[in-house]
Amino acid sequence: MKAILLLEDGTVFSGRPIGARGEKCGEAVFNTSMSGYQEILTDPSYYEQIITMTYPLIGNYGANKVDLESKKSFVSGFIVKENCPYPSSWRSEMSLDEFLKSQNIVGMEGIDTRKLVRHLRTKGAMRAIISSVDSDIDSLKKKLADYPGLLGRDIVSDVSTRTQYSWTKGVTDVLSGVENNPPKKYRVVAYDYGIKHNILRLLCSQGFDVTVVPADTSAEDVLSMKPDGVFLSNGPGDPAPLKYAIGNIKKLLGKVPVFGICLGHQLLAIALGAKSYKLKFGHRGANHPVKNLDNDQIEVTCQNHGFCIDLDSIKGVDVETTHINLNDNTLAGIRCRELKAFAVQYHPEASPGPHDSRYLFDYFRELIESDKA
Ligand SMILES: NC(=O)CC[C@H](N)C(=O)O
Repeated sequence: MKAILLLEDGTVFSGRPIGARGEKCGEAVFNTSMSGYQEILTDPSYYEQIITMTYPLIGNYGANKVDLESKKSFVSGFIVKENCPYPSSWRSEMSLDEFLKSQNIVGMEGIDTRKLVRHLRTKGAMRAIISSVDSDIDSLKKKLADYPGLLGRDIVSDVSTRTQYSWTKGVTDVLSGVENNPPKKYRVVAYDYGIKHNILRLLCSQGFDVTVVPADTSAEDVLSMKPDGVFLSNGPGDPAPLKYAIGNIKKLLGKVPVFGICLGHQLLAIALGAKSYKLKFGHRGANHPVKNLDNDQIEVTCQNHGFCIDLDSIKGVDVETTHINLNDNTLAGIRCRELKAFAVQYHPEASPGPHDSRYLFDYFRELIESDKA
C-alpha cells in the first residue's frame, strides 16, 4: 500500500509509507530545519499539522527517549524526501521509522518534497489528508471535506495540561551530564498552551521555581499563587478564538511581569489591543533571521508559526516593536515597558535551533528583579 497526501486544491502526492500506518487530516506545512526532527515532532505547536521537511535526508542520527519537547507527539503527519534507515549517533536508541511508529505518526517518504514546498509557498498552507490505509482519492476527498482547518478554532485545550504541576529540571549538558539548576529565587507561573520542555528547563535554569498551569486557569487563581512573573507559552492553532486566555492576560498585565513566546506573544499582543492574521505559508525552521531593534544585531532563530500579529495594529497601542523578521518584515517581538511585559514571535529556547536568542530568558529574570527593586 502506498502513502498518499491529498491537498485541498486536489493535488496528490504518492510515496512510500513510513512510521505508523493510518490516516489523519491537518494543515500541510513545511519546515526548513536541517536537523532537530525529533524536537519538531514533539512540539505541541504542530498539533493538527502535516510537516514536510525541506532538507532531503532525515533520520540520519536516529531518535532517543530524551530529546522530547512534550510527553508525546501531536503532529498529524510527517513527510521526508528520504528517510535514513541506518542512523548513526552515540545517542541514538531507535530509527526515525521506529520513533514514528512509537508515537503513532503517519509518515511518508520518496516524494518530490521540493515540488510540494514550492506548491505550498505559491498557493499557501492548505488543509490536507495523509493516508497509508486508503488510496482511493475520491474517498480521501470526502474525508478531507469534513476537516475544518485551524482558523477560528480553539485547539489549545486538546494539548494543555489538565492539572497544575511543578517543573524541576534545568538544562543538562549533553556531554558532561551536568545540570544547570541553581537555587530558586523567584516564582514563575507558566501557562501551558502547548508548552515545550526546553522552555521549562531554561526557566528552571534561571533560578525560577516553575509552576505550570492549565491554559484556562483564571488570572485570580494565578495571582493567588503570588508569582514574581508569569510566562505565556507557545501552542497550536489560531490565537484569536482564545478569548479566555486573552481575558486572563488582560487581568494579569500591570500586576506581574509577563514574558510570552510564539502563541504567548500573539495572545499578549491581542490583550494589548492588536490583531492577528494568518500568514500565507508560515515560518517554520531553525534558520530564520530576525533583527533586534534595540542593538541592530541579527539573530538566527527557530520559528514555528502560521499566524502573526499585524504590525500596523500595534501602532496605536502603547507597545514598542523590538524585533522584526528579516525574511518578510513581519513583527517578531514586542515590549510594553510600563506594564513590564515582552514577547517574541519566534522560539528563543530553540530546541531545535541556534542559541542566539537565549538572552531573552536573562531579560525576563532582570525584569522580575527590577520589579522587586
Ligand atoms: N509555536 C507557536 O506557538 C505557534 C503559534 C500559533 N499556533 C501559530 O501558528 O502562529
